[in-house]
Amino acid sequence: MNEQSIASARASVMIYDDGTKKWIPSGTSSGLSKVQIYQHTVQQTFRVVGRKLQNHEVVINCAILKGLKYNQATATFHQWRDNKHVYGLNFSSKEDADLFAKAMFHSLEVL
Ligand SMILES: CC(=O)N[C@@H](Cc1ccccc1Cl)C(=O)N1CCC[C@]12C=C[C@@H]1CC[C@@H](C(=O)N3CC[C@@H]4C=C[C@H]5[C@H](C)C[C@@H](C(=O)O)N5C(=O)[C@H]43)N1C2=O
Repeated sequence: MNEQSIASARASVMIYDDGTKKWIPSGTSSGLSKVQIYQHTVQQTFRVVGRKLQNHEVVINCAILKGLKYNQATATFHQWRDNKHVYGLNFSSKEDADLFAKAMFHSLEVL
């Protein structure tokens, strides 16, 4: 396993629906997920992986690409875009949000 987790936080993973202009839960139901940032030790790449606490469904698996703009919209709601989606993480606590953001900004520094 050449990927190591550099952050783990509790958040509900949301996707923005451009059509309805609403945030909808990613995956088959709403609820908290364990959201981790994995660092690939050899390739020096990073990705966000989130699994539902309840059934381990993978609800996010997206690369952190150089230049990603990570927006801390509120103390517990952070968001970013890729060419397909807008992702939102609704953290269960400010501590989780801060921990995750710290690791995200670290990843963006080393990329
Ligand atoms: C240039 C650009 O892309 N800019 C993006 C943001 C961005 C900036 C820089 C880099 C990347 C990105 Cl991604 C943007 O502005 N985007 C991305 C799509 C949507 C949005 C556009 C308009 C609305 C207006 C309001 C706000 C919104 O959505 N907010 C505010 C906080 C608030 C917190 C929680 C969630 C809650 C889970 C449910 C719901 C609730 O509170 O009911 N809700 C919200 O309402 C949440 N918007 C956005 O974020």
